[in-house]
Amino acid sequence: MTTPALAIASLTKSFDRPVVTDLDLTIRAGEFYALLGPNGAGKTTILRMVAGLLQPDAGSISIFGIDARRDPIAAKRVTAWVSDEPMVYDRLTPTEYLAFVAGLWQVESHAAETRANDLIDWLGLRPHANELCGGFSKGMLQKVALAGALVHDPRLIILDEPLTGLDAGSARQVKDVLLGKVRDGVTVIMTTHILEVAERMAERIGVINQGRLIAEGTLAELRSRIGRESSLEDIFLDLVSDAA
Ligand SMILES: Nc1ncnc2c1ncn2[C@@H]1O[C@H](COP(=O)(O)OP(=O)(O)OP(=O)(O)O)[C@@H](O)[C@H]1O
Repeated sequence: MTTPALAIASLTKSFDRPVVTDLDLTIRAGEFYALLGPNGAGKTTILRMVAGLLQPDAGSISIFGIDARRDPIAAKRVTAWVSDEPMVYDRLTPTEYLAFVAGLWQVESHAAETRANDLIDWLGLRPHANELCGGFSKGMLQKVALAGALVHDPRLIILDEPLTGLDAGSARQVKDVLLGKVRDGVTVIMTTHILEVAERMAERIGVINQGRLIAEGTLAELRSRIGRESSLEDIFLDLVSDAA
């Protein structure tokens, strides 16, 4: 069996109460995986632990076979993390920001420039490529942050609600970039509350409720679990209410 892109085992995290409980989750290399769940289910907490931003209480996280808790830098080198709160420097233009981030990752300058130019074009940022990010709307900042996360050519892209607040055109650009990456063999895992996005884009869907994985599979597999022809919305509400 090929090494999975992400293998989580017995992952556990509490704040003032348990938030992630004994979670096992495996994402295959090259897969597009959507993580769904009600507000407060623990999705962001899971992804922040995978991205190395939050220390788990227990459990293991392996990214392409790299133990992310033991060797976080090696894990981060192959991973992109795109938060739902984009952080981009106001006083840089997208071109400067991408060159800066590529420099942090020590990407060779010619490759960095080519990738930055591609991302700027794919995400429709060309007309603003040399304007200061400080004047950008939240949606534009989200796209710059996404470009920044992809400039080191990661093999695993982790996104928290990447489409929230984007207009239809920008959402299409982001979706096209992600689908293009998956076609190139990159693995994508993202949370979303837009069930139609999960339905259309994801190969497999995982449903988290109260810090546990309560269901997982292709849309057809999830449908067969509730035994009737249903939309993902029906399935989701059914699963979450069953588990409540
Ligand atoms: N740093 C923190 N300190 C204390 N509690 C936290 C912290 N981060 C998250 N939580 C709590 O953990 C729970 C899960 O939060 P999380 O953000 O992971 O959920 P989510 O599934 O991403 O929700 P949403 O869909 O609303 O974004 C919530 O009750 C939240 O208040």
